[in-house]
Amino acid sequence: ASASSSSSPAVKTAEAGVVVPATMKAWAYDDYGDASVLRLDEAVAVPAVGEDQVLVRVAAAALNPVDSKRRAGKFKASDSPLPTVPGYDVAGVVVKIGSKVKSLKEGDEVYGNINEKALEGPKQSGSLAEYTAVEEKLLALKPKNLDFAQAAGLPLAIETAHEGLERAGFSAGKSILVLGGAGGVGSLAIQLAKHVFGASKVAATASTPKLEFLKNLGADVAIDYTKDNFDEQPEKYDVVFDAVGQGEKAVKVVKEGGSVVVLTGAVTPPGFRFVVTSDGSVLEKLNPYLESGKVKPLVDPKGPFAFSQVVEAFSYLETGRATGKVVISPI
Ligand SMILES: NC(=O)C1=CN([C@@H]2O[C@H](COP(=O)(O)OP(=O)(O)OC[C@H]3O[C@@H](n4cnc5c(N)ncnc54)[C@H](OP(=O)(O)O)[C@@H]3O)[C@@H](O)[C@H]2O)C=CC1
Ligand SMILES: CC[C@H]1OC(C)=C(O)C1=O
Repeated sequence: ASASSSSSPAVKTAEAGVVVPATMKAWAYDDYGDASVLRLDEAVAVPAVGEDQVLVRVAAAALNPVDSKRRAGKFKASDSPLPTVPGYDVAGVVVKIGSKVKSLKEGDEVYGNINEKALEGPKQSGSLAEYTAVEEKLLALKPKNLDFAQAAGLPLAIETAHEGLERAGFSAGKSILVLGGAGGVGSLAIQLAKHVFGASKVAATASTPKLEFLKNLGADVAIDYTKDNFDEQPEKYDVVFDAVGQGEKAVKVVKEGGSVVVLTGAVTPPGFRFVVTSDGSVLEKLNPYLESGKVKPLVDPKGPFAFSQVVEAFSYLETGRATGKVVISPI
């Protein structure tokens, strides 16, 4: 994808590189609420670039449940001011760099999760826009074998999967049960556990139509939660990774001394919950697995959704049935 599109007035001039416009197209909301509060604004101010930030011409963005929860006002106490341009995940091209940027340069193709702490002051101007400003440390160079849509679907979900496995002390030879294996985070947790951390056994839950999908990701056992209750089976696991909100049941199937990592919902000891931290160095560490194809991005086949279809894309994500990631591309 080029650094500019027909909709973007950014133009390349010989002496000045890419000329960045003062305003851009972006999705925004002025009040908290459901997807109906979203509006496509034709003239939002292009965000200023801090000294440690780069300006990215957005080629693709991905949706996360945290976008919906934030828009519903669940985190308003620690949110940035309204109006909000939502979006955490971005893939695109660097068009401007701050004075203290060390390694990125204009023209670099990058991807990342633009909010270092997902719930603490997420950026007012997010990635569902033609441009977004991001700290260099939150970005990595996009794997060359992935297109922008595939790359945009990775950052927050793969950083969550990786951080959850690390915090759970997961390591080679251990067994894991992933609750919610077909979702954005779960589908990457299965792959990282199996192909990066060296799991001895990966089990995962999903509904009937998605069991083969789990196996193709690397799951040794696919549990159909519409027919079997994972917490009524004798098997115990070193780690249970809950991406559904079943922490109270999860603790029933963890081995003595094992870990239960919970992404959402109530936490029952020994379970623990964390909130993902964005970190470009994690993406850089995982890039070789993405470039080799050992770990694959999963874009929900209902997408990618056009930039004009963001409301429809959120409505689909909010059904709780997405397989892999809901991606918006091109932007
Ligand atoms: N704490 C943190 O830092 C983070 C928390 N989260 C939270 O984790 C949760 C998952 O996020 P994400 O993966 O992006 O969500 P998704 O919207 O991608 O999850 C959708 C998937 O969930 C599966 N699913 C729904 N219900 C069940 C169930 N009862 N058992 C098994 N699978 C089920 C669906 O499969 P099927 O159609 O087969 O039911 C579907 O494929 C969300 O609540 C999110 O807010 C996410 C990232 C970071
Ligand atoms: C309380 C966890 C919260 O943080 C993120 C990023 C989500 O998706 C959540 O539900």
